[in-house]
Amino acid sequence: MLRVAVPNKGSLSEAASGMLAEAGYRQRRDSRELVMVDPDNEIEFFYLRPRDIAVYVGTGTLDVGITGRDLFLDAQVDADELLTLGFGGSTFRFAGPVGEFSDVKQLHGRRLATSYDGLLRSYLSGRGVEAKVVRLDGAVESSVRLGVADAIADVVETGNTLKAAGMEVFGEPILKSEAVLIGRPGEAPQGLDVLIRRLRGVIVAREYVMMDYDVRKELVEEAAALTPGLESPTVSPLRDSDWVAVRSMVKRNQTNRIMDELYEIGARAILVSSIHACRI
Ligand SMILES: Nc1ncnc2c1ncn2[C@@H]1O[C@H](COP(=O)(O)OP(=O)(O)OP(=O)(O)O)[C@@H](O)[C@H]1O
Ligand SMILES: O=P(O)(O)OC[C@H]1O[C@H](OP(=O)(O)OP(=O)(O)O)[C@H](O)[C@@H]1O
Ligand SMILES: [Mg+2]
Repeated sequence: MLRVAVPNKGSLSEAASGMLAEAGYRQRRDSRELVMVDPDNEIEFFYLRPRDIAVYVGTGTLDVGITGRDLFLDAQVDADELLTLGFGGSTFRFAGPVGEFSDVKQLHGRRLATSYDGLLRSYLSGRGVEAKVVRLDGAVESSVRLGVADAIADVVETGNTLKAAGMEVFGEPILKSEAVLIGRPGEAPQGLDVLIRRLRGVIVAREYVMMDYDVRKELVEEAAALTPGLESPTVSPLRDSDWVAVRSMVKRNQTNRIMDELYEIGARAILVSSIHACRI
């Protein structure tokens, strides 16, 4: 059985389980369940804290796991990113009281609070900045006001938490993070190829739509250039031999622009439908 670690709580938990369910795997119904066996798919899911998942995978206790890139890099374990999953996006950044800092170099000799001390230390040492790192478990934004730090390095999504604490980001982003599938380097465990293919199928089904339209035969090259698809669009004959039907996958966020452009060149009966599932 393939042994997979899944976040049990926090920002990544629901989306991770949702993605696995969409990929056809059995997922727990009760958030207190710790293990879930899916015998039909020969896979076993272990619900763990996302911060700990890197440790279980890094030591080889579990085969693969879903966690945040920031948490994975912070743990500094021997594992690789196998797949980016397209949810749980955030940026890891420096922040300080409004107007006080503008550059990372100003952090020299200062106190920095964070929940990601591994990530922060390696970033600072890579830039030759010597600062005192104060490791906190959460609510890091309060540390400056309460006097244990001069600035922070933390996860920023909307920026609302920082604003409420009277702080602003400064310097370049330290890291762009999202949910990732991690695994051990070396030979892939049995069943991992199927898991990755299924997850890719979910990602593509979410990211793309299917577009159908009719176009005059002489315009098919021009139209196909707008909808090249993943490999090549399907072109089928119509009863009226002057026209053809074209079918192609299109990025969901470009749907309306492409429909407008197709219409402009003379395509008609442009239909868009969702992709329920796929294998690419
Ligand atoms: N708004 C957000 N707040 C916190 N983490 C986020 C956010 N958006 C995405 N993430 C990602 O979620 C992961 C943090 O997981 P974690 O379990 O710590 O979630 P959490 O929401 O902070 O839960 P908790 O604070 O209860 O432990 C990181 O990879 C982080 O980048
Ligand atoms: O930019 P925003 O959208 O405001 O989100 C970022 C905030 O969310 C997270 O906190 P979380 O709710 O996980 O609490 P914690 O600090 O106790 O982990 C993170 O640590 C930031 O504080
Ligand atoms: Mg948190």
